[in-house]
Amino acid sequence: MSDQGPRGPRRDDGGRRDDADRRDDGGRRNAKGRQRPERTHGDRERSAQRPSERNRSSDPQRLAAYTVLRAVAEGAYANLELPKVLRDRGIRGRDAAFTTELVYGAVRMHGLYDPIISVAAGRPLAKIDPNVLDTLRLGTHQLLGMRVPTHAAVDETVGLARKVNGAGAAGFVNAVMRRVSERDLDAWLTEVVPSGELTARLAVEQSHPEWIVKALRAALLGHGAADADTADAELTALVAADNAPAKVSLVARPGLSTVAELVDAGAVASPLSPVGAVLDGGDPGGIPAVREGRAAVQDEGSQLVALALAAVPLATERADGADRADGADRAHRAGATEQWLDLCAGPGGKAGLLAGLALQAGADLTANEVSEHRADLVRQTLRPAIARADAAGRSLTVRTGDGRLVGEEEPARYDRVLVDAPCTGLGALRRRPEARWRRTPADLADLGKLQRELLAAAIDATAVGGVIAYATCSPHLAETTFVVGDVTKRRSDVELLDAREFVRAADGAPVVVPGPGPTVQLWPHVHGTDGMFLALLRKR
Ligand SMILES: C[S@@+](CC[C@H](N)C(=O)[O-])C[C@H]1O[C@@H](n2cnc3c(N)ncnc32)[C@H](O)[C@@H]1O
Repeated sequence: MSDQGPRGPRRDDGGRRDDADRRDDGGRRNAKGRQRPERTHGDRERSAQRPSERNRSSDPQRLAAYTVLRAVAEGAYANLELPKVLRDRGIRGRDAAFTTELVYGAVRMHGLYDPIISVAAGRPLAKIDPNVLDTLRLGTHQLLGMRVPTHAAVDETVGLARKVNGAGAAGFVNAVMRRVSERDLDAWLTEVVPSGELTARLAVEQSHPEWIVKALRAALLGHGAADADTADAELTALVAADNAPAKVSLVARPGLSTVAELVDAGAVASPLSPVGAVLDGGDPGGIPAVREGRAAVQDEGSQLVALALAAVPLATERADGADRADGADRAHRAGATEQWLDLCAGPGGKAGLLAGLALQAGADLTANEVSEHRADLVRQTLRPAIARADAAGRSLTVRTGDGRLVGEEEPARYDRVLVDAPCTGLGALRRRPEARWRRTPADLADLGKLQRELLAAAIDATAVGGVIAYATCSPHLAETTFVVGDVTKRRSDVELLDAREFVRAADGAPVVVPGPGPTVQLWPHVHGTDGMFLALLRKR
């Protein structure tokens, strides 16, 4: 079951429902004026009842989806709330996939569905009760974004409204759903998408706040992934990719699992990451290595970031002033165990991979996280690796602390430092359906200050010859190149490395990244990964 939005890649039926799906229109003509087919016996039986009486109950999946939508409206995260509700109500398998599609589609696409609902209701959105609006969003997604037959979408939505919004609201929902069902998606797009600037059009058609569409356009240009001629096409593809479901990528944590084990369990080896595999459907929790924490669900872009940090040779300044980068001979701490630091580790995805890589390299890893709760999640993630490190006499520690203090408290202590900075997450919108509606441009100012402080502290905590990786799951220029540029221009003890050299695919070849470097920006529409940014810096 797909949870992609209406303008994602076409479905096998060309994204349109067939006439059989439209048979409950009372014999009226459709939006294009064509006569609808004969009604069936079942349709006539339904028509004998008053619409709001037809379905008094609601199926568990739609009710669960509505419950999650209301929780999201109260501030919950869909990706955390949905699994809880599914588990509590025993919804599994195809039913769980259907519920997921309902929730993700309705949350993600309401920037398009709301204007449609408003036209169909003949009133401004502000005049529709938010609870009823959520019911209508679910129904509209079934009509315009899924292949749910029209009569089922309408009847079940009315049934849901009767149960959760009351009998009066059910009549209103019935009327609005019928109006929505009178046109197909293309006709509705013609009605509600404004003419004019592409960014304004995409904002409605692809359901993004316009400031985000504009920021993504600037990011494509700023990272060299588009020029004036290609920007429109790249931007259109990028925002469409935000509405497509992310595939389930797995990581085989080094020393604990292997890609071969994941392939044996039904996944396909990732062409992009040497420790990655991709699951085509199914529940990753059913794979023993995942259940046991030896493997995990992790975007391949995140894997590439951790792998790149581990791959850079450390450098030794020679007496003649020239750098030597062979990784084997570090005069500043000859013979000492390499010290690695994950400065912002919660909930532990990259730390899980770094821990395996550190063990392989004979290094110690410290995972730092400011939030106590998230530090606990890191501990859970690292449990199998900690047992392995103990057995190998290596140190693998998780601690709670403000990363901004690490430069003062532990100057020049570490050889490799990851700053996976808190960010807007604009590169991972496909995974967090509500994120686009919660973020505001004001977040950038607060995050920008924190990002600069964390990067500066990381540089201070790094030994000469050591490496710092600065990463975000956002391509926004204010969180990526501007941060790195601002911090590096103020100091002479750090230089930018060409990160493209160290971002290598499963076959060992550099991943093709659009743009001139030296930083790397991955893109959902180009690489199929989250929009991860990576800068690698060397301490001098
Ligand atoms: C992008 S997330 C890190 C994701 C993580 N590396 C992973 O792969 O699972 C950023 C993290 O930074 C943490 N954070 C925020 N401010 C911090 C600070 N001052 N010091 C350390 N961590 C901080 C957040 O709590 C959050 O867990």
